[in-house]
Amino acid sequence: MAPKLKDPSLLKTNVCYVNGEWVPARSGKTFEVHDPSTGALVGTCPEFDRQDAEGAIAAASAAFASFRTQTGRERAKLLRRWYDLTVENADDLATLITWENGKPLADAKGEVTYAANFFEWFSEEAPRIYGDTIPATVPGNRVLTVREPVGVCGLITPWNFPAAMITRKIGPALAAGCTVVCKAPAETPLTSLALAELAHRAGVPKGVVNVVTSHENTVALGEVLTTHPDVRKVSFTGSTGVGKILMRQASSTLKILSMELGGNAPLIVFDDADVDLAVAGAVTSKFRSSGQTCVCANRIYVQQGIYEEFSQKFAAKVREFKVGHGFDAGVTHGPLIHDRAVAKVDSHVKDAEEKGGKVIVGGQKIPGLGSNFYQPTVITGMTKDMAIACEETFGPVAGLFPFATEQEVVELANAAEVGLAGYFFSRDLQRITRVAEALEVGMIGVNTGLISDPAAPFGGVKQSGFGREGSKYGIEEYINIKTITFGGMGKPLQS
Ligand SMILES: NC(=O)c1ccc[n+]([C@@H]2O[C@H](COP(=O)([O-])OP(=O)(O)OC[C@H]3O[C@@H](n4cnc5c(N)ncnc54)[C@H](O)[C@@H]3O)[C@@H](O)[C@H]2O)c1
Ligand SMILES: O=CCCC(=O)O
Repeated sequence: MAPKLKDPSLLKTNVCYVNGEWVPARSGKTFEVHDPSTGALVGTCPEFDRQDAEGAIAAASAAFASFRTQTGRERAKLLRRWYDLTVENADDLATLITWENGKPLADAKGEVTYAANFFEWFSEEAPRIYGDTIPATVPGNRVLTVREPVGVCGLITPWNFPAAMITRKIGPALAAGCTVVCKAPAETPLTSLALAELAHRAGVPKGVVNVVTSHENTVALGEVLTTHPDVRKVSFTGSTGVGKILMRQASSTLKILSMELGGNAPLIVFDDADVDLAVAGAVTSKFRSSGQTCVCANRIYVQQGIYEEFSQKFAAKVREFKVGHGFDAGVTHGPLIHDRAVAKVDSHVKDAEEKGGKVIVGGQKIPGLGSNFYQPTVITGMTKDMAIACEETFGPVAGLFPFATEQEVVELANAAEVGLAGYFFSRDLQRITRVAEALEVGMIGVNTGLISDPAAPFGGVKQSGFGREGSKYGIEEYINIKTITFGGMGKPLQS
């Protein structure tokens, strides 16, 4: 049975939000969105094409001329109203997230809070975009800077956090005075459209926020957003492979870029760690959203002295999970997003088994629940030649790698081409400092498996991309510094 929304008008099917209006695709074409738990139809959304996308860019361009002149305080009030409406409609937004993404309802509610907090955070940043006065080297000159919005921004986001990945971009963009065209993910567009409806109710001026959807035309829309001369910035969250394509395309008009890309997070447990704390942290980090977050631990390195104890305790916790439909009471872990994700997870498990790994929990699909379900899995005896060692699994598989020394494990951790998050557990302050400084990642959790916080800068190094979201730095991605030099200013006072 289809879930019910308290406010059914938040379910926007067959229309996108452009220039303050709800519009279908010019062609009238639509694509289907399916519940990953049951395969049932959730709704249909417009298949926007190039011309539709250009229309959204034109709307954002026209709106920029006046939106940029609003004061920071006015933009703060808009974001605050959008925040309040997001909180007021949290139950419905969470229902939409669970329906189209599959994550358990409690996790979906947590995501709505996380998502709303980016509106709140950036509403507080909007009135505080200060410039500088700079002592000039040229006599008689006076130099000051103003910080201006970069212009129209193209935003492209993934399905794994249908609300939070969008608000983490739109919040700072609007706070800075930019206007946006957001390309919602084909798997989870309905949450994005519900957020657009709340923007409308909050009084966001027409054209400032545009949300477009596509499935088959996604590559074409990506090309339009990355090459159109009126788009000044592209912010992308998704895989490293797609990030590279978008970066190449965006070079044609030298757009400003933010790239929040894939991870392959190491999680290290040293033998001086509090083992129970490490088990809890590793379980949280590894299995959040069934392993489908970019900061999920992907390689769990455990020092030899505690390997056995850690493995047993970790496996016991994983056996307590209840996998099922996100709306069902007591379910702790939902399905994967689609069959391609299941196939990848299964291939990583098989690869580890073939190379000598031992599956001590799970290791199988769960066809009885549905085609997208996979058992939470724990594998011991992992080695560095296995796929999980070098590739993001993005699923509920914990591979436990034994190691001997600090130097060895830091080298293993840093062997990845990507560097988004890393975690380690230790009680030795000197080791904590050494290892935190040595790991080549953008974010580190020390004695915790959960690092996401709107107040903390989020982003990676190496092939995990560049730029930071959230925090006091997030708004910088949407701002240009303009230098204004006044000449002939150093004249003596007139007598
Ligand atoms: N660093 C971060 O903050 C972060 C956050 C979430 C997910 N991710 C990464 O995202 C990946 C999982 O998401 P995914 O599989 O949906 O990634 P993906 O790169 O396939 O897709 C992400 C988004 O890009 C769109 N897209 C795909 N190809 C495109 C193209 N050629 N032009 C324009 N848009 C295109 C998709 O429709 C989707 O909206 C993982 O690698 C994960 O680590 C990173
Ligand atoms: O999947 C990536 C984002 C996860 C997060 O913000 O915690």
